[in-house]
Amino acid sequence: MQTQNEPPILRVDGLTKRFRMHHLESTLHAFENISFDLQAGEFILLRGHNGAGKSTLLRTLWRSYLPVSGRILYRSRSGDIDLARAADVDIALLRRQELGFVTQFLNARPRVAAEEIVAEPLRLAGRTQDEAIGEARHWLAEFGVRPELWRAYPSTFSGGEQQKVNLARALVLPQRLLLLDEPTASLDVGARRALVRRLADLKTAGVAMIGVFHHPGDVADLIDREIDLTTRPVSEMQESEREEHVAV
Ligand SMILES: Nc1ncnc2c1ncn2[C@@H]1O[C@H](COP(=O)(O)OP(=O)(O)OP(=O)(O)O)[C@@H](O)[C@H]1O
Repeated sequence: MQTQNEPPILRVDGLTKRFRMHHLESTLHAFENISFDLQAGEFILLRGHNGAGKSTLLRTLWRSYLPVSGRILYRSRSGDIDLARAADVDIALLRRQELGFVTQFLNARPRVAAEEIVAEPLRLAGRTQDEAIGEARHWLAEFGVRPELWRAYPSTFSGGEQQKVNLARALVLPQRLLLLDEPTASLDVGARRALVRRLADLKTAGVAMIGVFHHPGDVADLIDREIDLTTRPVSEMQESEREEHVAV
């Protein structure tokens, strides 16, 4: 991890997200007034009960959602940018070159082979087709995708196999900031270990990470800090909710 004297790669300041439920004429508070810094090479674990706003926070940082208020100052290679207000074209460029979002859901184009899906970011980064396919196969093997599947279309893959292709694509290049939304959900033990090894290497290389984990124990050695999005005091929760909160 780099020294705390360096400016953070991400500064979240007073971030608030609410959803307007038009059909109910009501507003749902996802999270209120969140502030934190994230340094290069730092790993933050997000915690909180179901519905606390963990996925919504990650999607807001990724700019799938716009916040009601607050700033998301990201220190990009070409200068500071507020991800909450940046133009869509700048967000698209950052997503290609600096930001990564890892989920359990595959977001692949139909009729594109698994190895092509993983090779694409490498080609965009300047590798030749042969180099990109070679590296893509290496990562597919690392995450446990069988060679028979490398040239097949992932739309017919099992849920876990699709997720492995997703992980390989998302982690094939060291982005500067990784958002991780339950990346281990539905992975077998071997793939979970491969993922943790890759995250450890990326962290050593200075990649900043923030995420939610189904099994936080998997990444216990990587965690620098935890942020708990639970807004209500535990004493106000129902008994079942309280147990779940404590167990998360
Ligand atoms: N697009 C949306 N429209 C309306 N409400 C939403 C939307 N997305 C999320 N919410 C609501 O925001 C709240 C936070 O949801 P979120 O998925 O961020 O929780 P979470 O902490 O990730 O929960 P879990 O641990 O169950 O995955 C929930 O009450 C959810 O119903």
